[in-house]
Amino acid sequence: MNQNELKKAVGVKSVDFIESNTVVGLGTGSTVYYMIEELGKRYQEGKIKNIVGVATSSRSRKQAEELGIPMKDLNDVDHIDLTIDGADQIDKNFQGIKGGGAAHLLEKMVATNSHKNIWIVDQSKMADKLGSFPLPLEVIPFGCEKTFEDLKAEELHPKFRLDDNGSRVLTHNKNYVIDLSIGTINHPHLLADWLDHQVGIVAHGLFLDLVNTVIVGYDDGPKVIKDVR
Ligand SMILES: O=C[C@H](O)[C@H](O)[C@H](O)COP(=O)(O)O
Repeated sequence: MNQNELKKAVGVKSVDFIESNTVVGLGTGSTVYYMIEELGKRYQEGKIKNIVGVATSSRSRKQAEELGIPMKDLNDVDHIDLTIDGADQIDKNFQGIKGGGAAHLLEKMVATNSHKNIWIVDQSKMADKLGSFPLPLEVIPFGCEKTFEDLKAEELHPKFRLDDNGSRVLTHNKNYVIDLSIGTINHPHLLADWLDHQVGIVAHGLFLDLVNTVIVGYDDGPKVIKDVR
């Protein structure tokens, strides 16, 4: 199977975990695309009824709305039952890096407001330790050069993320993305704690102690790793 087929297989499989009469967080990315597509199909067929979606990006919201899935903002729901999202890297303790698509701030807000979180990934995302995937940050433009210099001084190898035209990528909230090429992250909690305390950084892509179930796409089919926490 090629990578897209693996992504599709886990996306479709994950919809088995969505029950009728629930509020569902919809992640962002090329793997989640297949999940939303399948959810829309089952919703239209009446196999899953009475759900409300909460999106983590305008892309996911648009896709879900086009499929007729009722959507609400995070502010307008009192809880989220389950969020299904992709990830950029997952280590052996089921800690993750997210934000390859610059959606990590909204994704983290939706994930932390969810009773349960499922991540769907193809096999290439699984690693012993985090870090070979650069760690995304969302930084506010005000004073961002100072933030950048601070990160450089800490030897975190920051780089502003640029689009195809060479302009700085803007997030949903019109902030910049800085990617850190740190190499192996031996102490993700210590790093997350330090990043959480830097004033100009709105969010980082370390998603620690958040996921409950991981679905990994292998050539012989999706493997569900349940209740990891
Ligand atoms: O900002 C984007 C998100 O964190 C995505 O969930 C992550 O990048 C995985 O995306 P994909 O499934 O496209 O690899």
